[in-house]
Amino acid sequence: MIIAIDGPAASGKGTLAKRLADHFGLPHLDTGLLYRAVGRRMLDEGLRLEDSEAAAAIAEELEVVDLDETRLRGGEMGEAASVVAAYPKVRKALLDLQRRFAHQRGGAVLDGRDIGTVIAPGAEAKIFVTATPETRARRRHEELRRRGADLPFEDVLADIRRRDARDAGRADAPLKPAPDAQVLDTTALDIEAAFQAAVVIVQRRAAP
Ligand SMILES: Nc1ncnc2c1ncn2[C@@H]1O[C@H](COP(=O)(O)OP(=O)(O)OP(=O)(O)O)[C@@H](O)[C@H]1O
Ligand SMILES: Nc1ccn([C@@H]2O[C@H](COP(=O)(O)O)[C@@H](O)[C@H]2O)c(=O)n1
Repeated sequence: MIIAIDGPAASGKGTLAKRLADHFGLPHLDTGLLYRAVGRRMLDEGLRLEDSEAAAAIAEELEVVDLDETRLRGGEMGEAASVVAAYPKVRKALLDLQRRFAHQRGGAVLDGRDIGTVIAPGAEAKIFVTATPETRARRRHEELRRRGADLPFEDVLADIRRRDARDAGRADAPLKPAPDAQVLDTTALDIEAAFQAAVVIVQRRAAP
């Protein structure tokens, strides 16, 4: 079974995807880490993020084992990721890797922006997770504060709005719900309630 989880920045995709993967005994891929890894290498190597050819060359070499999550989290990497993610050659270079992951062990949970629309259009279950920008910013702000990064709330909100606009506005694989995705708005749901709602969606979709 393939479960596709999409949604805007800090909507809780990763949290839900991990819990669903544990629950259903499936491997999980946070596809945002792939774009973050490309952005990270561009910055590490002193390359300009506008250099789409260099970004594509880095994407072509990337493997799932290269994804060291601790070095890829954080606002700067999210911003760099969303710049390189708009380049069609970067997306093309990462397509097969994601599809292989989805199918290699008979199924998986993938979370990102284009899983239900492009990477796994035939996924058995598709959930588009969302919440208001203010709610997402409040959760991310609290997460950053716990990790010792005390940014102003307004900066976190601005980052989320900027990334959402870029992700939804690009021509190639824009952020949007697949026509057959179930939208899950978690604005008024805590993590447990969102997880329970997601399990019900998957069970209904996978065994109608
Ligand atoms: N339903 C919820 N209620 C309260 N907090 C939540 C909920 N879902 C997720 N969170 C918290 O919100 C923050 C963002 O969640 P998460 O990292 O899963 O989002 P994401 O969509 O994967 O983010 P990104 O787009 O940056 O990859 C985390 O601190 C998480 O614990
Ligand atoms: N399937 C995906 C996943 C991510 N992106 C881009 O990467 C950025 C970072 O993603 P996070 O989920 O880690 O926040 C994101 O803003 C997108 O630009 C993507 O395009 N497609």
